[in-house]
Amino acid sequence: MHPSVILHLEGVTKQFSPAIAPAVASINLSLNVGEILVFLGPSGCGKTTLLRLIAGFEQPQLGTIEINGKIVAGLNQWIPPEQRDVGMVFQDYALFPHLTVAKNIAFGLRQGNKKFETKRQIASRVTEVISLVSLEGLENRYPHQLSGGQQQRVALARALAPRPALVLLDEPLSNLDAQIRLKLRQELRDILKAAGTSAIFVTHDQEEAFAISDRVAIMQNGHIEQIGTALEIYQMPRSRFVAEFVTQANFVTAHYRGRLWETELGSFALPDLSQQDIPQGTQVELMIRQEDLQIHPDEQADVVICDRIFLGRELIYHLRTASGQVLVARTTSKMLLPVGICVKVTVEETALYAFPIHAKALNKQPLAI
Ligand SMILES: Nc1ncnc2c1ncn2[C@@H]1O[C@H](COP(=O)(O)OP(=O)(O)OP(=O)(O)O)[C@@H](O)[C@H]1O
Repeated sequence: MHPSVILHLEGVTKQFSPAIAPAVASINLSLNVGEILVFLGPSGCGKTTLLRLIAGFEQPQLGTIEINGKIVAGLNQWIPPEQRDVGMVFQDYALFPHLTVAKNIAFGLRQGNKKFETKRQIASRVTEVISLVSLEGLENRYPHQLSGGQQQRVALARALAPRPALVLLDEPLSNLDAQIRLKLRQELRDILKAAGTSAIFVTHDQEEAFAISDRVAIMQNGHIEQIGTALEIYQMPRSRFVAEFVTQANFVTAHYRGRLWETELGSFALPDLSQQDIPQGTQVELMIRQEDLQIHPDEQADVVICDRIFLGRELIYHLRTASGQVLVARTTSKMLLPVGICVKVTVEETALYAFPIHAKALNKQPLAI
């Protein structure tokens, strides 16, 4: 394992029952020191199982897990959770109700942790992490005397206190109100970065994943579909699943005729594909992001605005094409058009991605861009 790698997984597989597909299948993954990686995917894709395998709450049938240079799970090798040098933060905070904030945070430091042997060292570390998570003045409160956001910061402080090699966070913000959730996700990233901690964060919320991560692993059916920075994934989704899940993009069928791709929105040249020898009549699906669809009122056009949703800063338009397909366009709120009018829809060729139409090929690189 390279010294800059804190966690390495190779071929990690977990199957709960022979009758059902593995919850996690052949996962290969490396996490760098100080990096925040987010597991993002729909319900049931295996995010929590993968996190629990790393924590040591589940045992893989196949593969190895290495943390900080030590194999913690593998063939005939097993290190229990409490000896893995890993901190956990759960969705429901899991604080001890009968202990104060300071005692909750100090709890892990009393477990014979060799990094903090004296009472003074423990007290000083508790003060340090309380300040890191901005909970000064609340040291002597009990969990029920705190807000949800404050409780989650205590849980984070408790996980960080022993200076673990790795912190694992399982949907830590999902019990919080939308506004606190927004605020705390930024704070959480700042705190993890200030502590220099390597972390894995599980969520099914795409915006949260993007905001908090250095890299995101998009999961589906126990596999990692794509791993990369939020920008890489958004700009270059590797499969139709990633494109749909991450960008909620539109897909329009296109046929190759002459040197153009014909769609019901018009014909496009797709310069990136012009070098390839593509048979006439080839059918693909073109991905068009919601923000890349431009609309202009045009009485002659055959696309109709069938719905409009005002979101404050932006507008969402639902557009019905001549074939009956509904496309979604996102514009600034200045582009205010009434429902029921006809619009011409345009899109820059450089904003188009071509995806092969057959499911088998969907995991391949998109053909264009
Ligand atoms: N202890 C278990 N026994 C049997 N099947 C399980 C067990 N734990 C999880 N599974 C199954 O494994 C699959 C992955 O579950 P997992 O909880 O990891 O998904 P997830 O992506 O975290 O979902 P969610 O976002 O809903 O929490 C699911 O099909 C789930 O039903």
